[in-house]
Amino acid sequence: MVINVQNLVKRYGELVAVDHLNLQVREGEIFGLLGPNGSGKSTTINCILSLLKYDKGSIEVFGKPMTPTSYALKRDIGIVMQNVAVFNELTVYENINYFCGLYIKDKEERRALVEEAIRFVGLEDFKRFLPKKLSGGLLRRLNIACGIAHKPKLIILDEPTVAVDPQSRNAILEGIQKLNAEGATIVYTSHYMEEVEQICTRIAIMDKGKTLAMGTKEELKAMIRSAETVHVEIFDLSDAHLRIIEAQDSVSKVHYQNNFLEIHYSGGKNNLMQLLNYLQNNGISFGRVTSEEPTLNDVFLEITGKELRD
Ligand SMILES: Nc1ncnc2c1ncn2[C@@H]1O[C@H](COP(=O)(O)OP(=O)(O)OP(=O)(O)O)[C@@H](O)[C@H]1O
Repeated sequence: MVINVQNLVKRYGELVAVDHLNLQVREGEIFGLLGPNGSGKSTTINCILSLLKYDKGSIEVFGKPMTPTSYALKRDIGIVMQNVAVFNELTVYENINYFCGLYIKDKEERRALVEEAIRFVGLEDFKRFLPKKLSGGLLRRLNIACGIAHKPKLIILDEPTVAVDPQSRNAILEGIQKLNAEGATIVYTSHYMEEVEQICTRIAIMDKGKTLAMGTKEELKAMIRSAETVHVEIFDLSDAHLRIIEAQDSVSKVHYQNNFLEIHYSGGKNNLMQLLNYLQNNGISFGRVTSEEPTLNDVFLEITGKELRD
C-alpha cells in the first residue's frame, strides 16, 4: 500500500473539513480524488503530506507513519500544489534545479534530471525565462517540472489543470499517464469529472470531507440506478404527451426545452426503442436522437442530490 489513511478528521474551528476519511492508494495506480470545490481534497492532501496537523486518525505512506520530519519518505514523494509555488526571481531552469536540489545533491546527476524534466513538460524553449514571462499553462508545466524532476515514486497533483488552456491541459494529462507508465504511483485531485474519467484507474468521490464511493469508473457507474440519458429533437411536443412519457416506470426525470426532450432513465430495458415507438405511434415527428451512458456527474448526483459541476 502506497498511502493508507484511516479515520482522518481535520477541523478548522467549528468546520469539519475532513470527516472520518478512509483512503487506500495502491502501487501503480492513478488514483483520482474527485469532489466539488470545498469538499476537502486539498486539506486531505496536506494532511497526508504532514503539512497540516490533524485532529484524529492515522496516515501511512509506503507503510510508514508520515510525520513532519519523515525526510526519507519525502524524498520519494513529488508534490504539485494547486497554487503555483515557484521563485519569481529564478529562471525556469534555476527553479527546477533548486527543487530537484532539495533531494539530489550530485550536480551531474541533477543536471541530467533537470534537463529531462524540462523536456518532459515541453519547456525547452523557455529555460532562461523568468516565471512572469510564462503564460498560465506554461507556468503550470513549470510547477509540475519542479515537483517531479527528482523522480519520486509517488506523485501527488492537486488540481493541476485549473485555469489552463486546452493544449496545456492535454499535455499535462498525457504527461501524468506517462509518469505512471514509467512506474510512479499518482494521486490526482480534481473537480473535473472528465479528466478523472480520462486518466484515473481508481476514483474516490468526495463531498463534505467524506469519501462517498470508491472504485473504478465502471464500478462507480454500476452503483447507480440511472442507466442512461436520451436526447430527442422534437419540434412540437404537447404537455399531454410529455406527461405520459414522464409517467413511464423507468423514467426518473424529463425536461423539454428549445425543441429538445431530455429523459433520464433509472434502469429499465429497451428505453430508447420504447420511446421512439411511442413517438411514431402518436404521429410525433422527431429529428436527432442521442443516448448517453451515465457519467461520474450522474453518480455524484445520485449519491449527493446535487451536481458536481460548478
Ligand atoms: N485554512 C483554513 N481555515 C479555515 N477553513 C478552511 C481552511 N482551508 C480550507 N478551509 C475550509 O475547509 C473546507 C475544505 O477545503 P479544501 O480546500 O480542502 O477543499 P477542496 O476540495 O480542496 O476545494 P478547492 O478545490 O476549492 O481547494 C472548505 O469548506 C474550506 O472553506
